[in-house]
Amino acid sequence: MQNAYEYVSSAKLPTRFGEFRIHGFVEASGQEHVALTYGAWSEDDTVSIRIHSECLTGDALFSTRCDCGFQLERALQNMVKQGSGVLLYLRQEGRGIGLLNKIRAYELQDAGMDTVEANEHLGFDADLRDYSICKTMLDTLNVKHVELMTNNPKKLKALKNMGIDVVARKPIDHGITDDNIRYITTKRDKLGHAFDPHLLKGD
Ligand SMILES: Nc1nc2c(ncn2[C@@H]2O[C@H](COP(=O)(O)OP(=O)(O)OP(=O)(O)O)[C@@H](O)[C@H]2O)c(=O)[nH]1
Ligand SMILES: [Zn+2]
Repeated sequence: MQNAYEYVSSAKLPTRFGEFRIHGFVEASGQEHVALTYGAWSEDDTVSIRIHSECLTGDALFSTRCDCGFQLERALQNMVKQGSGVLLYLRQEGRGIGLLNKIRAYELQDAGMDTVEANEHLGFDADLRDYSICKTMLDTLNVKHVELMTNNPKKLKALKNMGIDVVARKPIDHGITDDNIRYITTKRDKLGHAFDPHLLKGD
């Protein structure tokens, strides 16, 4: 059977933080994803990784409604500081509902709903993401053992279920602001995310 996900090509990617490499992958559906790598490792090493879902508003447009942009920046900085690491950048905007539905959800949040209620009001589950492409990406990049930068228990579970050895979780609590404190506490209370309680002072 043909693999549903394929590696396409790699190139240098100099950034504000250091020189990474970018690797392109495509799903049978045509959906494109990228991985960024920094440094080198062998199959037995534990590699520090971040699985990051696309957030155009936070990652590219400087939004402080969520913590995405802050986390993305911190993850890349951590990799450079540690000398190696992998970012899997997955094109599943808005936890899988897409950009324009996320904006619809934001409008409902402006009227008082929380992030989960807004998704459900639009007829979506709170989180529609699928992490199965991560296996192809990590196999291609020769990564078998990982330390995962996340607060999201679903990502840890998904990696373990696909046979990746998750050696540790590294919390990524960067970017909590007055603009996103409600979003963060909803992630903790309704989606089970782990946050260091002393960081949630606005609670
Ligand atoms: N539907 C919806 N999606 C949102 C909202 N705010 C942010 N997002 C999306 O949530 C996703 C956040 O993904 P990640 O950065 O991978 O992080 P996470 O699942 O919060 O978990 P961490 O690994 O702990 O950061 C992105 O796809 C954002 O576009 C919102 O209010 N509604
Ligand atoms: Zn975001």
